[in-house]
Amino acid sequence: MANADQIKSLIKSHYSHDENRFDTLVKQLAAYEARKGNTNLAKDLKNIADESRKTENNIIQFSKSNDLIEFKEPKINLSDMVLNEKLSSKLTKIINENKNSGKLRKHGLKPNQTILLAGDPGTGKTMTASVLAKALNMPLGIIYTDKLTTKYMGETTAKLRKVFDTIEHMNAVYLFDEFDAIGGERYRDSDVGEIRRVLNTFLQLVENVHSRSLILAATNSVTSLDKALYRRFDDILFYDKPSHDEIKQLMSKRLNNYYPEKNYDDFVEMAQGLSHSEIVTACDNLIKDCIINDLENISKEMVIQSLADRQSVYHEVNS
Ligand SMILES: Nc1ncnc2c1ncn2[C@@H]1O[C@H](COP(=O)(O)OP(=O)(O)OP(=O)(O)O)[C@@H](O)[C@H]1O
Repeated sequence: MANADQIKSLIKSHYSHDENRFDTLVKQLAAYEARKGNTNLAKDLKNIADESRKTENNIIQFSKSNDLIEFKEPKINLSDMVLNEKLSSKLTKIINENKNSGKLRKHGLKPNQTILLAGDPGTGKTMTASVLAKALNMPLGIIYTDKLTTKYMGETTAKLRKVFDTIEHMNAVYLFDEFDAIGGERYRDSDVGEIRRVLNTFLQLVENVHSRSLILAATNSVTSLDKALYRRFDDILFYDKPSHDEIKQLMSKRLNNYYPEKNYDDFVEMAQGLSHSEIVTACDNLIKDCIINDLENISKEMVIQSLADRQSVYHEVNS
């Protein structure tokens, strides 16, 4: 049978939620029992581990979306994003910390798991959630925060508790989209009444999560958030519209071989003020034109026209 040290290590890895370590220990135990001639026990241990891994993979593949959380399979890599140096290194750090959560927990530390994502629409907040989920091999669960809120007393907090129950029991990266719906300061004293209680419930629940799940909250305006929120998150990531250099990177990544001239300097001014999403849309529109009209490639004039179109849409929407 397993010796005292093996049992203690297993228990420790269970309580520190270090599933990789737990998995390794079970395998070591099976090998140990096999060496001692307990082949049946060794086989049983191996089967249990294999079955559990299968179940975990199934959970990832088939995590059932419900009316509160929409589960998605994350498909985006960090290298797919165009990010400034600061954001890129912060994301790398979050990924590394969470990959090494077991190591950190052994030293009484925990990885940064609650992150506020703040910035203009279309600058990569949802994409970030997907990147983190993929890098950490977890499903992505999106919570549309405005859908949580109802006018009935107690109903929103009850829904929130349900969401956090899932967060606790199923490891995933959870994104509270449009977080202002419960975190916004403007609701503080308003008739929406319950919102304050909802926010307090959120703050309590978020502090009591012990799973490996990451909790992200996205907002378009960090200044509209209740100040109590800032210190409750482990980190805040700020998303800006793309810089000159990022505009060029975005366009070159997207247009790639469709634009053989490959010089994007002349477009920087024209794309200024547009979000990443709008620039990507301008590029995608060009590629679609190219495909539909059987064009060999995209001309400079076409790029200028497409960016001008996006600028006029942007001004229409924001005027
Ligand atoms: N940093 C980025 N790098 C590359 N592409 C980006 C980036 N940000 C946004 N995009 C493009 O824009 C699309 C929309 O981005 P995303 O949904 O992540 O924005 P968001 O910040 O979550 O917006 P919203 O606040 O409106 O929800 C992405 O699918 C991608 O095509």
